[in-house]
Amino acid sequence: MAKLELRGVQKRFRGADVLRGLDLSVDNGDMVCLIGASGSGKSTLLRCINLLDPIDDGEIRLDGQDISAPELDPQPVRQRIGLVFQSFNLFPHMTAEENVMLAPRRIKRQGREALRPEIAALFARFGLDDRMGHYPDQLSGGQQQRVAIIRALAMRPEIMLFDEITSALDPELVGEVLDVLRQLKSEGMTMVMATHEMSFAREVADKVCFLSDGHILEQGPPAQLFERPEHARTAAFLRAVL
Ligand SMILES: Nc1ncnc2c1ncn2[C@@H]1O[C@H](COP(=O)(O)OP(=O)(O)OP(=O)(O)O)[C@@H](O)[C@H]1O
Repeated sequence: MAKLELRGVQKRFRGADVLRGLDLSVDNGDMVCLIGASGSGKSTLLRCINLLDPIDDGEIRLDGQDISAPELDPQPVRQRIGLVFQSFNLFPHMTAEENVMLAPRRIKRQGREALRPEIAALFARFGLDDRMGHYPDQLSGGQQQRVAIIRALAMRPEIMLFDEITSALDPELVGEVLDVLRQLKSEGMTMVMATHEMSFAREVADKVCFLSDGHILEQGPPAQLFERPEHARTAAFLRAVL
């Protein structure tokens, strides 16, 4: 578990400003939900935190360490930060268990047999112990997404990032994936999630962050942002996003 701090984070793509100086703190064990229209910069922000894209200015600190420093090797830092995408990206020719084992085996050089108990415990923790030997096309979309989350957890990340992970799912499968996030929250995982699931954000998030055109328009506890009638700006923002 870890604390994440962004200060003045800027990102440009070919001269176009996509993140325009973002300040954001995510406390240890907190869940922060990023909400914004398509193109507002949610995915870019998550990719920058995960060091998939280098930032152009500002800094990103993980437990006080500046992980955005250009001289830093991103690979070991990236292992501390799990990222789950909308598309599950499981390898179709591998079972769920093999998909989950792949990164620890390759990157952490752990052996299959040594890994097995820990991986089995992860599948059991999220109610998928009877699906470990299944191939992705034998699993529902919700189950595949839960396997993708387990795959990220197998690297024992200190913080988890989620990019619209329920957007590609049939509505009846969204709940089981959100339940995994509720469980992680109760276990103290630090999380940042781009989402359109407003009721989930309202219920579970410690902080909601409204992104608009690379700016943070508002941020704060959901009770403050969603419920207070004086937040007319919030109402206008949500009307535009939803
Ligand atoms: N690799 C890239 N090269 C050039 N422009 C990019 C790149 N990635 C993102 N952008 C641009 O940055 C802006 C923000 O995109 P981003 O995907 O972060 O938004 P988003 O809020 O996640 O949107 P969505 O909800 O549609 O995923 C968009 O204008 C997009 O075209």
